[in-house]
Amino acid sequence: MEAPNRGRRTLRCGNAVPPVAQDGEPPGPKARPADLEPQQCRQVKGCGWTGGLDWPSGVPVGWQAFLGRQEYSEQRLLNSFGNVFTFISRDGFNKIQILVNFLNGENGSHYVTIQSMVKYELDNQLVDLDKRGSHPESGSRTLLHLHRTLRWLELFFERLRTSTEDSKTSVMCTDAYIESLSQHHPLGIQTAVRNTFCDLPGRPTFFEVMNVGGAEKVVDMLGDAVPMISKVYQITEDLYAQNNLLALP
Ligand SMILES: CCCCCCCC/C=C\CCCCCCCC(=O)N[C@@H](COP(=O)(O)O)[C@H](O)/C=C/CCCCCCCCCCCCC
Repeated sequence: MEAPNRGRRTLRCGNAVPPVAQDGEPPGPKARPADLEPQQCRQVKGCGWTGGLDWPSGVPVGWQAFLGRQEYSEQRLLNSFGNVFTFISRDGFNKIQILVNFLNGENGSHYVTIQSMVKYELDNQLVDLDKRGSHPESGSRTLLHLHRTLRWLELFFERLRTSTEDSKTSVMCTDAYIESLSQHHPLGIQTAVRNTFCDLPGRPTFFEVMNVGGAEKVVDMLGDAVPMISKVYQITEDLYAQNNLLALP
């Protein structure tokens, strides 16, 4: 279960970055198209997010589709929105890398599914449950952060799917953030993240960067993706709730 919504507010871009212009296009560098290849879109749609939770071959691939592979930094979708997104994508990379390292490590067989990972780490006291201690980067804790981000993504995509031409991506993104992930972030991070969202391009450019096709195709793609994201989110949420892992430090 998510924490109760604390102070849902309308977007106020901070002073640190210029405000989004009237037409929805922020000042500064334009996003480049074609950062999310059709193949990657298929991965996002079908990246194992079907309930099987074979996450090493699914979830990290899905996240990589958004983030681009680390070695090709110029291809990162987020970076196409400007360098200010680097601090967000870096954290995403680091967390995916932690999971991939577990999978490739000597105990990798325990990390093949989310369920087996949670069981293995709990059975072997490999998770810091109450306060940060000797396992600050357990698989369970790392995945929890990506899981919370998935909720943001679900909310953002649903807003994007039902948006109109004059909707602002920065507002949709921020509202989704306030409703989900922000509740787990300290104030300093919240401010930085919200300021960063002000740099997002307007809806037309954003759709172009997604490289799915016209607006209708984007809406179709999102219509397929959102239920899959919801399903994976719910399965993970239930597993973590059953094991009292939703508030890991
Ligand atoms: C085609 C559609 C475009 C949308 C694609 C968006 C894909 C988003 C992909 C990756 C996001 C990066 C994942 C970030 C994970 C954040 C986990 C987290 O909460 N980490 C915090 C705790 O870390 P520890 O240090 O304690 O281990 C950390 O403090 C937070 C850092 C800042 C992260 C802010 C996350 C904001 C999430 C939304 C990113 C979306 C970017 C907007 C693009 C439209």
